[in-house]
Amino acid sequence: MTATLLPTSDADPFGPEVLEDPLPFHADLRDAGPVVHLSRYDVYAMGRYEHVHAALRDWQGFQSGAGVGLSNFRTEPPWRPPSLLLESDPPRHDAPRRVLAGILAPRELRRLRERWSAVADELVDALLAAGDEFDAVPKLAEAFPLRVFPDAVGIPDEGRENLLPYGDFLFNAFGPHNDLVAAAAHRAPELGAWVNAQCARDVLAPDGFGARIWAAADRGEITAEQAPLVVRSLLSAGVDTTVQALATVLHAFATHPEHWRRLRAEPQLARVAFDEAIRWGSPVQTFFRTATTDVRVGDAVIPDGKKILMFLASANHDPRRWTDPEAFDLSRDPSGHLGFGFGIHQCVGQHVARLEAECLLDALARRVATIEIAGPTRRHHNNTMRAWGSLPMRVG
Ligand code: HEM
Ligand SMILES: O=C(O)c1ccc(-n2ccnc2)cc1
Repeated sequence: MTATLLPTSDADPFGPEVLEDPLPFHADLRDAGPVVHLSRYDVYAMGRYEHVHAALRDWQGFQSGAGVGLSNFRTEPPWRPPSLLLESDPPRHDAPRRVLAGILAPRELRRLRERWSAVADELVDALLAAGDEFDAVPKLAEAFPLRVFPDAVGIPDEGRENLLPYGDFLFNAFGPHNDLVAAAAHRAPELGAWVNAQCARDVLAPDGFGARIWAAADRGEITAEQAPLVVRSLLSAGVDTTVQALATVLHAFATHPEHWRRLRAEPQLARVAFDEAIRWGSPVQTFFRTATTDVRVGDAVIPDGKKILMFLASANHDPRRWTDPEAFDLSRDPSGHLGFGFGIHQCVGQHVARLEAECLLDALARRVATIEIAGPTRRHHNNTMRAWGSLPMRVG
């Protein structure tokens, strides 16, 4: 069998053209083969559902412990102590994961539903009282998570405005050191110091997620040294992701009026609509892995130590897996989408995200008959997130 040359591309998936509209690049990537060598960064890209899914499953062959960004922790010091969940392999990954999965389990979140629903109602009432046109990014997608999540973690009020810039920097830092990273690098030390300070036991409210992480340390499920890092994971992961997921689902409904009408008639559709929006928009677009041996994919071989760039968003639009993938379709069954990852690192916060989405969509659907885009929308570029900067919206 002749060894087929690995397809190669000098495209820049972190450049402004692809960040503005990644879909053409994703289509070219899927068409080129199971794996494409991106010469600009010397990494191996996967865009098809079958291979991204297989790589996410195979945590031994495709490790997270050398970092899930472009930087390879085997050769470069990480900019902050690695995450005990996202940037760890078993066995180090296991106990922190078990602890956080327990604290963020659906049954544990039930106690928050009533409060989060009341906050969503209050937020939407106040917004509609001010008029029927607004920018949904600051007024809904950002405002709601910032109203409910920091309180749920139990951090003090002071400095919460640091959460979004910290998350934006963090998600940019998974990519190359391009202009997006350079523009915010000067703030990283102060943002990192503030986030770390919120993880200390004595600043956390007694009944929040943070205190429950420290209680797990008291029970010996994790060590006292690990506890602050697990709290840091919540503060790193818990805001920007849901902000952009909510913006994505609001944009989906504002551009599909027939689906908004259907949601109002069948409110229980909010849950599946959120997952379909995550598949359709994939707010978290990519993550890296590192090959732990010479690993074979299709008839290509990825050399040990090389970085693999998994395009979750491309896999979520792969016509080999999805019918009419570019359609936002409430009748589709979106289960199996890779927008929350898959396997041992699959998003442990997905139930938090779903509860936020249900509360906000429910509050809005009960009050407005129509939502539509009321002006030019603007993307916010980030190396990892597909984000909205502005969504002018009119409700009726
Ligand atoms: C809709 C919003 C969200 C999306 C699209 C999302 C997406 C993802 C993805 C794709 C992964 C897999 C990473 C990998 O395989 O390397 C992941 C992991 C993770 N997510 Fe999320 N996430 C969201 C919200 C959240 C929230 C709200 C939290 C915390 C409350 C959170 C906490 C985590 C953590 C801690 C991990 C690492 C899990 C592990 O490594 O075991 N995420 N998320
Ligand atoms: O442990 C951390 O620092 C960390 C963990 C998870 C994420 N993440 C990404 C998507 N959903 C969550 C980000 C940071």
